[in-house]
Amino acid sequence: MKITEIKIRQLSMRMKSPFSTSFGTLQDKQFLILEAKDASGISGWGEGVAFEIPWYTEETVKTSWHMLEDFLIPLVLNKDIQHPDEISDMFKVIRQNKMAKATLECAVWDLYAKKTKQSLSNALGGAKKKIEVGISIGIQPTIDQLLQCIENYISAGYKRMKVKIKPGKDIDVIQAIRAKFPEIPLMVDANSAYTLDDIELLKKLDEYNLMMIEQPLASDDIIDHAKLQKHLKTPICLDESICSYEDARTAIELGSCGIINIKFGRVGGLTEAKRIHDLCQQHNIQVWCGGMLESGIGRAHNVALTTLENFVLPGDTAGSSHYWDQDIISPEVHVENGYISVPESFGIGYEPNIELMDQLTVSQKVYR
Ligand SMILES: O=C(O)CCC(=O)C1=CC=C[C@@H](O)[C@@H]1C(=O)O
Ligand SMILES: [Mg+2]
Repeated sequence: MKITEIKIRQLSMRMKSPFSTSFGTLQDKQFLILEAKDASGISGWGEGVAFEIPWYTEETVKTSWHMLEDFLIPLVLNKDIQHPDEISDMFKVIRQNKMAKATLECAVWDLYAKKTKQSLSNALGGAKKKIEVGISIGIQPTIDQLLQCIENYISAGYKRMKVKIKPGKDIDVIQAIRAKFPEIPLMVDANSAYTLDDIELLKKLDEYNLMMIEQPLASDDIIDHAKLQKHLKTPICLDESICSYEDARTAIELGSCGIINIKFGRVGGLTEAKRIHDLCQQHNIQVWCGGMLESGIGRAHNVALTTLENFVLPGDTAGSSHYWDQDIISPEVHVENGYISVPESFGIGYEPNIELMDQLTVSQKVYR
C-alpha cells in the first residue's frame, strides 16, 4: 500500500444542541477530516477529534493540522506500508500529539480494510455483528430537564445513561435521578473536576448503585486515583489519564481503576487502542468505547473498534441524529433499541457524503 495523496479539510458543523461538561460548553464543532488516497484511487478516511480549545487534552484543531502537515504526513506519503500497525511505529519519532496521529492512522486503517476487501471491524479482529450503546448527557440547566432527557433516552432504548457531574451539581443530581429511576444502568463522568480533598463527597456516590465513576481526579493523574479507588466500592473508570498502553499498564498495576474508556484519538490511533484493549482483557479490566462528539467518520471508527471482544460495556456512540441534523456519511449511524448494526461492507462501511462535506468545509489542503 502506498499513499500518494492526502487531503485535509477543516469542517464546521453545528450540533443540534449545546453539550456542557465541567470544562465548558460546545455547539459549533470545528474538526478535521482526512482523506488518504492510494495510486489506484481508493480513499481511506479519518477524523480528528481534537477540539478548537484545548480543554479535554492539550491538542487543538490547529495543532493537529500543524503536526500532520509538518511532521506526520511526510512520514507516510509515498512510503511502502504493508499493514496499518506500522504507522504507530513510524510515528514514534514524534512525541505525543495522539489526536493528530490518530487522524491519519485511522484513515490508513480504513484504506487497508478497503484494499484487502474486508470491513474495518474484521481488519481489527472484531467479531460482533451489533454493538450495544449508551448515551452521554451533558450538564443540563435544571434537574427537571435532565430527568426529562433521561426519560427520552430510555424510551429510545439506550442501554446506559452517563451523566456529567461537577462540584455543586453532583450528589443532588444523582439522588434525583435515582429517586425517579432506581434501576437504570447509570454512571457519572466528572472530567477531572475533583481532588482527593473531595473524598468524603465522592464516597457518597457509592450509595447510588453506579456502574462507574469516570475520571473524578486530575486528567494526568494515576496515583491519586489508586488512593481513591481503595476508598470506593464503585469502580473508577479512567478516560483522560489513559493516553497510551503504558498509562494503562501503570493504572492496572497500581489499581487506579476497574474500567477503562478507550478513545482512539486520545491514545494515538486504532493500533494502540487495540493493544490497550488486549492488555485490559488479560487483566480482567472491562473496557468501553468513549466518544468525542464525532461526525459520522469518527463514529464509524468507534463502531468498528467496539466490535472487539472486551468492549463489554455499552459505549458513548450515540446515533448520528442525536448530534447532527444531517451527518456527513450515508447511511447515518443508526441506533435501534440501543444497538448499532455493524456494517459489513469494506472499510468503515459508511460512504462519506462529499457534497455535504464541501458545503461544511472552511479550509482544505492537498498534499502529494
Ligand atoms: O457522545 C459522545 O461523543 C461522548 C461525549 C462525552 O462524554 C465527551 C466528549 C468530549 C469530551 C468529554 O466531555 C467527554 C468525555 O469525557 O467522555
Ligand atoms: Mg470522559
